[in-house]
Amino acid sequence: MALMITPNISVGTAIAAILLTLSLTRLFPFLIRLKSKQGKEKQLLPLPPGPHGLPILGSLPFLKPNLHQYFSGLARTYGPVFSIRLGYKLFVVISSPSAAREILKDQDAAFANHVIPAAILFNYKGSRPDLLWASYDTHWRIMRKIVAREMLSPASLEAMVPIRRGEMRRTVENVWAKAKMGVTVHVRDTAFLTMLNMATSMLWGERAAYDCNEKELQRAIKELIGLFMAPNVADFFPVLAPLDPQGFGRRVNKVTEWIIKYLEKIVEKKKQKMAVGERRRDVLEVLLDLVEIGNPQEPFTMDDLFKLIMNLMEASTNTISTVVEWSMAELLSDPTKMRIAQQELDDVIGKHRVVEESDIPQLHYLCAIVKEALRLHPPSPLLIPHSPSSQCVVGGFSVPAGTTVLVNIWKIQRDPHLWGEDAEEFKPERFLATGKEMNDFYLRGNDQFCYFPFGAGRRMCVGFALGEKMVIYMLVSLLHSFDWRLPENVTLELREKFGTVLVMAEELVVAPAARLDKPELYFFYMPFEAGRRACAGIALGETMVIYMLASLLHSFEWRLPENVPLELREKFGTVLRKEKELVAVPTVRLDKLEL
Ligand code: HEM
Repeated sequence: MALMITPNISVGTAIAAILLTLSLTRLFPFLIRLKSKQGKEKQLLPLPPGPHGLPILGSLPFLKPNLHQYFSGLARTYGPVFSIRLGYKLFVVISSPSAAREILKDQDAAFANHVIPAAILFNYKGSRPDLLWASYDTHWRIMRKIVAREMLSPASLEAMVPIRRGEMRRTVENVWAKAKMGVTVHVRDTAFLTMLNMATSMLWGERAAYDCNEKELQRAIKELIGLFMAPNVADFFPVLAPLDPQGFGRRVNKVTEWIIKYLEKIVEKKKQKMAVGERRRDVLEVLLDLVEIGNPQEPFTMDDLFKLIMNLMEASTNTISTVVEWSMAELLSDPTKMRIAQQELDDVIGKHRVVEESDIPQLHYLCAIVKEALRLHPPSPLLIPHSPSSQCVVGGFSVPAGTTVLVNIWKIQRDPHLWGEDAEEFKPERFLATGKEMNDFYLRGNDQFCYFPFGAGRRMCVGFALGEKMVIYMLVSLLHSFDWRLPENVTLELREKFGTVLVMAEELVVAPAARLDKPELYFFYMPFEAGRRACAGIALGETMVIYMLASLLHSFEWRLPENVPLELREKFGTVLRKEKELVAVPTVRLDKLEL
């Protein structure tokens, strides 16, 4: 998740839109009134230092595309708490652990509001914001509690292991098919679709692919998230927001409508099943029950339900896929680290079985790789923008109510004073150095505010346990099952591109080669397949197998012929058979001959 300022803003477009709209509005008197109000607040304590910028536009024309790096440069000039005016909005950027602690721990409640992008705000029109953008209030608490309890509690996550396993095995199988055909794999996209299908399966028990073209849903989610970040003049001149001068609000509306239509079909199907008593206690059922109950203390409507589901799909897919991609890219750039990682997999798991989530605690080096990727390439380098609900003091400076506060974790997590001279290097070993349980370092780092890729405090990522686990699970599954190399004549570039999440500027495309001994390790347990293309004869097939087996076991005792050892070896083919046909000797076991 990230910020909705405009890194790629075209200055010409911005200025043209601003001037055009300025002439249409009564902006100037408003600016003057606001300025004198903020002037009074400033008298108490100085604002943090920062660049002066131009009248009206502030520093907007000077922004650089990689905003996190640009702000890191400004922090070197103006210090770890600096202010910058972008259009008519005041931003304060935090770049030190002590200032981050003031915001996310000491004054956590005051800073617990997120700033809603204008394109999202445009669509609320009286409805309540979703979990991601809600102010720190009762509604936010209710939504967060529902998610934490129904989907992300340790018990729920444990119960959904088979769902995630099935999805991961399906991805491995798809990659295997590509390996056999010599086709390359887009790592970010592959991880995105895996997570999307995991999310929908956890939410309502079905893969996204069964109810629509999963790629269409992926496109819609990506577009929606991209619009949070689009260079929207209305974010810097809030007075323009109701006009939606660049149409971003209307585009958000269109994509949201498309996703809600898709979700409505899912809900309809689910309601029909629930009506005939077919229940599986998945998240959607629980949410529908909450809507039905209509608890006045904890109101939860269909609108809240759709927004919550969208939040969870948006928040999980983009972040996780990005970290999987960065981790893989860092390993490809250093063959020694790749060898150590795969050796750990062979030592802990071997090549005779597949990786399970339960193996993760034994995979110390691989966990360290993911933690290091999250340190160097946090998906939300500036967190989601926070905003104080009242005038606050940070680092001895005044931060007026309503200021947009960005915490530059990208800079903090690369600070040589905290991480040593090699802070810019990808060195997973630093997360093993403590010699304690691997999670200790994370917790310590979080407490000292030198490492917090999931944020901290009340608005800390609600899905961090699932997020971290899924990145590791996807990475280890891909590294255990395949060797990876770059396609011929492709050089690896580790350049970053700031956006809704911090992605690789060049998408990572790699060629896989199977590395496990047995082909059957590339299939997953779903003997009849699921969804629309499921075997049409599931019921008959299963019943006949049971009927035949039961009849044979009921009527006869069975033994192997003399001197014939039993061998359970498999033979791969159109059907996975026993390599040697089973030949057994029956003995009658029923009393009456006529039976
Ligand atoms: C590697 C994976 C992930 C990373 C790095 C990550 C990071 C973050 C960050 C930095 C924030 C904002 C914190 C702040 O405002 O200070 C956040 C918020 C959030 N994340 Fe995650 N996230 C990840 C995965 C997930 C997953 C898997 C889910 C859900 C299934 C999720 C759901 C959310 C939600 C709902 C919020 C908003 C919480 C609120 O405002 O109260 N995230 N995440």
